[in-house]
Amino acid sequence: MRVDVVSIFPEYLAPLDLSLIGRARARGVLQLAVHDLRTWTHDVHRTVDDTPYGGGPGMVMRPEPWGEALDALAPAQAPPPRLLVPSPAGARFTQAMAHELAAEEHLLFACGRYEGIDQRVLDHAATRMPVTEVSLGDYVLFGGEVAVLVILESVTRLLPGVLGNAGSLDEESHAHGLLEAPVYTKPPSWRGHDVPEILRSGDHGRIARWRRDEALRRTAERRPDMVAALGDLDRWDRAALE
Ligand SMILES: Nc1cc(-c2ccc3ccn(Cc4ccccn4)c3c2)[nH]n1
Repeated sequence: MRVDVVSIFPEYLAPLDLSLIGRARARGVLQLAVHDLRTWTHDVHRTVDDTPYGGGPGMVMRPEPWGEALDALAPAQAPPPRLLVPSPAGARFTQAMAHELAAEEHLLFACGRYEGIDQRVLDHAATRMPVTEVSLGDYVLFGGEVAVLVILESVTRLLPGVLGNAGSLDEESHAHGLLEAPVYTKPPSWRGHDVPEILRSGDHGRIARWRRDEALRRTAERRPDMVAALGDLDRWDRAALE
C-alpha cells in the first residue's frame, strides 16, 4: 500500500517511523511519504492561509497550494488514490472503514489546519478521485495530523504480515462487534487480586465460553449500542446477558 500525507506540520507524523508502522515500511508492506504543503507555495512567506470569505474567526487554507499538491501526488495518468480528509464534519471513522481502507492501493491524506481547507479543493478533487471526509469523533482537534496517525495505525495493523499473531486480528474487539474480555498474565495472585481460575484451568472450551460471556457482559454494560447491533444471539449468549 502506498500512502501520501500532506501537512504544514510534517514533523507531527514522525511517530509513523516507530514500531509496527516503521517495520511495515521497512518490509515494504507500506510505502509512506509525508510532504510539507509549503512545497507547493511560491511566495517568499510560503503562505498557506487567508481570511475567510463572509468573515468570521480564524483563517482558511488557500486552494492553490492544495491544488498543486494533489496534482503532484495524484497525477492524471496514474490510477487515482483515495483522498482522505480528516474533518469534524466527516463520516465517523470505524473499524469497518479501517478494513475498507486497508484494501486500497493508494491513500492520500490531506491534513487541514486553521478553520479548514477551502471547500473547492475537495470539490475539484472529487471530479477525479474518491474523496472521503472522516471524523474521529465528536470533539474538535487543531488539525488533521492526529487523526491521520490514528487512521494509519488502525489500517496498517490490518495489512498482511504486520501483526505477528494473525489470530489476534480475529479475536480483537470490534472484530466480532463486542468489546474484548479482560486479559491477565503472571503472577497468578497480585496485591490480593487473583487471576480467574478458569483461565488457568487449561480447558480451552470453557475458557472460550468464559471470554465470550465476559465480552458480552462488558459490552452490555459499557456499549449497549453495540449489543443492539449484534443481531440474533444464541441461547448461551442470551444467558450471559441475563
Ligand atoms: N474528529 C475531528 C477531526 C477534527 C479536525 C480535522 C481537521 C482539521 C483541520 C482544522 N481543524 C480545526 C477545526 C476546528 C473547528 C472547525 C473546523 N476545523 C480540524 C479539525 N477535529 N475533530
